[in-house]
Amino acid sequence: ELGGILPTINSLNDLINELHTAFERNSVNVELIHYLMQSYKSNPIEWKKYAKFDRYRYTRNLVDIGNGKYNLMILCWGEGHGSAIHDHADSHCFMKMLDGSLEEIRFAWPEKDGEQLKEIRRTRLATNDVCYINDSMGLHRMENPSHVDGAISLHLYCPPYSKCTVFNQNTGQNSTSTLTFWSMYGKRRTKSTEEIATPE
Ligand SMILES: O=C(O)CCSS
Ligand SMILES: [Fe+2]
Repeated sequence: ELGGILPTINSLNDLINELHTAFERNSVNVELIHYLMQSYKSNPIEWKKYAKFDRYRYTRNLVDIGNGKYNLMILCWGEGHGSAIHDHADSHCFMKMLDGSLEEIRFAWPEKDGEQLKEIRRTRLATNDVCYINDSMGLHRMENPSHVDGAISLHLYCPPYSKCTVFNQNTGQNSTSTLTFWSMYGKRRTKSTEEIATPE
């Protein structure tokens, strides 16, 4: 429900300011957060300092920790990079494409051990598209389908989390994955001091 005056978002800083305001309340208004993420129109000048690619796997670059209420981060996917099939640790996940496109492959939770995961749907996300998921809707993996272009996505997880469950598509077996940042606030973390997703 989107009652009241809706803010206009003219920059990444506007988005962050409006997110801080939106999260001052205790409950998460999913429609409002979705509206704010949708309203921001990607401008590379505003996010290029977070756009750091690794040759071998997608990078997670922290932008803002929302007074502890959420993690906002920019993910950079090289050609053909993809994530594991994963859940969202009982949190909300909002994702917006900033550049290039990603394929979202959604799966149902396995019903019993040893069962192959069933693919529910595939969605191609184009620049500025927003996608929302939480554990009640299923699992997913993201993949950059291009073999020539990178892709960049903006993710908001609330509440923030540093571990999630990853799944093997064929066996349905799962394990815990610890999520780290390749950079924080535009600065590269040296290997030894790599922080986990939510500073304790
Ligand atoms: O946070 C991650 O690394 C998963 C990206 S797809 S929501
Ligand atoms: Fe995800």
